[in-house]
Amino acid sequence: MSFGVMKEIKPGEERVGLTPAGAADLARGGCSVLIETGAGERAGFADELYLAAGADIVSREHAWAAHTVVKVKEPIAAEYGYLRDDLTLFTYLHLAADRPLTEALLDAGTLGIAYETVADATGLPLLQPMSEIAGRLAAHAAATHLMRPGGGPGLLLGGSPGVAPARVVVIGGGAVGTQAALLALGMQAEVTVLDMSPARIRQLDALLDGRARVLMSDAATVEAEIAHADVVIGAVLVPGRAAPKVVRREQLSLLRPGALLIDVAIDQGGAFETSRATTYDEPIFEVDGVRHYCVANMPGAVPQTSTRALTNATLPYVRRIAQLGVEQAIERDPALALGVNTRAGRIVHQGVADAFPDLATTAHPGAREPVLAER
Ligand SMILES: NC(=O)C1=CN([C@@H]2O[C@H](COP(=O)(O)OP(=O)(O)OC[C@H]3O[C@@H](n4cnc5c(N)ncnc54)[C@H](O)[C@@H]3O)[C@@H](O)[C@H]2O)C=CC1
Ligand SMILES: CC(=O)C(=O)O
Ligand SMILES: [Mg+2]
Repeated sequence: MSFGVMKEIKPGEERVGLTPAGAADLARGGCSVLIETGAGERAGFADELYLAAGADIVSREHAWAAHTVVKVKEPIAAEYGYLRDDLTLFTYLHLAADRPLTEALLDAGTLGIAYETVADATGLPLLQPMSEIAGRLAAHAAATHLMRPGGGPGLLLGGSPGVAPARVVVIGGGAVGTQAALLALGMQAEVTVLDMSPARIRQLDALLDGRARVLMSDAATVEAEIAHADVVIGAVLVPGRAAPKVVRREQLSLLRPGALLIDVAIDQGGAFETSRATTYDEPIFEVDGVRHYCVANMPGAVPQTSTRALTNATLPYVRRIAQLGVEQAIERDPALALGVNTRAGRIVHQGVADAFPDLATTAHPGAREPVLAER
């Protein structure tokens, strides 16, 4: 079986889908590992390291021709032409927020397995490591963009002795929200975390141990909290689905002058009504005078850290695909099965089907299996 890994071409994306250690693991198992020239360079992995691991260094086309492609980011439009019906694509997909990609995968008949919907008893094992990193980066972004050189009002996140710190409100206290809160607290900000899961509220309350306010999220509480915030971090998730909107456009007028919205949940469409995805090239835009930071691939900025964390999480699944073949791997592993979003021209994830009901019930060229609605 062959595995292809290409250089990521999404702006600001410097991670790579597999470390040399991961490549060595697959090569030892008898797989052919096809790495595009220079794919890992920006993550600190030169081609020589992959060669020493037993991989081949190949052209982009050759890497995409593998049985299974192991990527980081969802294919962007320039990559849609590589999709085909005998390809297994294992990567972040975020389809509920990406109709063009959903259509491209359906039209090509590609088996699309999304990292972010792989789910086991512990949660979302392939989303969690990048969420942890994005959460920490959200605190960095808050600190940077509250400063004048970062376009902010000129606040130091942690204040100073005798001067109040900035107020950070985190909506959604999962992997992203927890790490954002912990790092903001580490920088001595005043932090409030909101979540709507009673169980999660109790865990956060115990973890944060009085250092942050932990509140049940409802529309009135969100409105009251954002009115006093210098930074609002959107970190909600309902797995596989379009993100719930927790701040509406008319509420922007409640915010303090200079307040910053950081929408980490933008990859699922965003937690704020006014969000749209940005990249590191131009991370911030304004709506009604309020700055929005909406980088959809935040961990791409720290590729040395995040590539290792990603392969640590994905390798057991990639190895299983290598050992069993993708069909058997999906059949035997319910966690991996939950990652399957598109297959043979059909949507097979309910969250994506609900986002695009017309696509979920329409026959596509590569279709060979019953649609969800027929099951
Ligand atoms: N922009 C980027 O670079 C990155 C974005 N993400 C995204 O960040 C988002 C959050 O991911 P995780 O923290 O891993 O998810 P998670 O599942 O660990 O946490 C989400 C939390 O949101 C809560 N929640 C759901 N609906 C809510 C609502 N209406 N109000 C308040 N709380 C609500 C849940 O109870 C849960 O505790 C996802 O969309 C994920 O894809 C993750 C990594 C990188
Ligand atoms: C989770 C995700 O989309 C990312 O790490 O870029
Ligand atoms: Mg996308």
